Amino acid sequence: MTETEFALRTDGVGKRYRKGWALRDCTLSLPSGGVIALVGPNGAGKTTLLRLAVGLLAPSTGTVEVLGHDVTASTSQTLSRVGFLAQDHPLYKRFTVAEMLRFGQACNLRFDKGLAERRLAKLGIPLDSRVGTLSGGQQAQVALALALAKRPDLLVLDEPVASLDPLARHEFMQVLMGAVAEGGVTVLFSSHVVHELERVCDHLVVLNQGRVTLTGDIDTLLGEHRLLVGPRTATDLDRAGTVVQAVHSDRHTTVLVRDGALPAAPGWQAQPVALEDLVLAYLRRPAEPSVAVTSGVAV
Ligand SMILES: Nc1ncnc2c1ncn2[C@@H]1O[C@H](COP(=O)(O)OP(=O)(O)OP(=O)(O)O)[C@@H](O)[C@H]1O
Repeated sequence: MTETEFALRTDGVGKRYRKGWALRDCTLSLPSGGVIALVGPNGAGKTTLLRLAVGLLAPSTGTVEVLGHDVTASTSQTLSRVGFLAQDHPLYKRFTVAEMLRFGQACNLRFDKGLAERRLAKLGIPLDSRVGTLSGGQQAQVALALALAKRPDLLVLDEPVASLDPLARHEFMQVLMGAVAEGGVTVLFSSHVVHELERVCDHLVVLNQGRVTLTGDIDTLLGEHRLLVGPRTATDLDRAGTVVQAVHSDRHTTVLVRDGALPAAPGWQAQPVALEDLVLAYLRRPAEPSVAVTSGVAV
């Protein structure tokens, strides 16, 4: 891949606030042209990473490249190609939707007001409504229409659906995926919601306690990981590759492995792993690098 085929690259990135490190040793290469999910629990460092990606924060260590350019040295021209939707969709509540669109147009060189108007008309959101009188789901849609009207090459969204009910969440993701399908925009979004990721994402980053514990193309990651199920007493897991997680019941052991072959002992079966289970297994692991990767049998 050439430089510009990566929407975002980070190399050894760390961010230290006064209280301590929010992000440590973060090295990522995220490809252009798809949907990337950034997943992690509260306080994992997701917002910090996204704010570094859009140039709102400077790294304490390492480098951040967005659309092939070092973000700390980026010109307004590069940053105008990046859209950012912060948590809670900040909008001026007293403005009408039309006024919000005029404001967006005044602030952005490449703003396509007609595109935003068409999107909102499709969703039945009146332009003369005051933003504060709209439902949470409608406000999220207005914020998304504004962000998309900027016609960004990279759109970064910080937990865009966290405050929405399941229906509004579904509608929001549908509009977002529609925009991706129309082409040209790479989407990077953070989320706590893991069960819908497989349907909407191409690439995954799992962040835990400020460290990247898993990253890659989702189909590749699912192909590399397997669940091995066998008798509880078995100890012969030498061929099992990297053990991500082992769960024991009275009679059985279930082991999630990466790049592992079936143990030679009788009674073992391999099963595919669902994306949600894969993510949860990585979130349950300690994030310290010294214990993050264990080869052989986990106890
Ligand atoms: N401006 C700040 N000043 C000091 N500490 C901060 C600041 N912003 C974040 N932190 C700390 O950095 C760590 C990571 O926070 P961050 O908001 O990036 O995590 P997050 O994964 O987005 O969390 P959440 O899901 O709760 O939004 C937390 O311990 C947080 O308290």
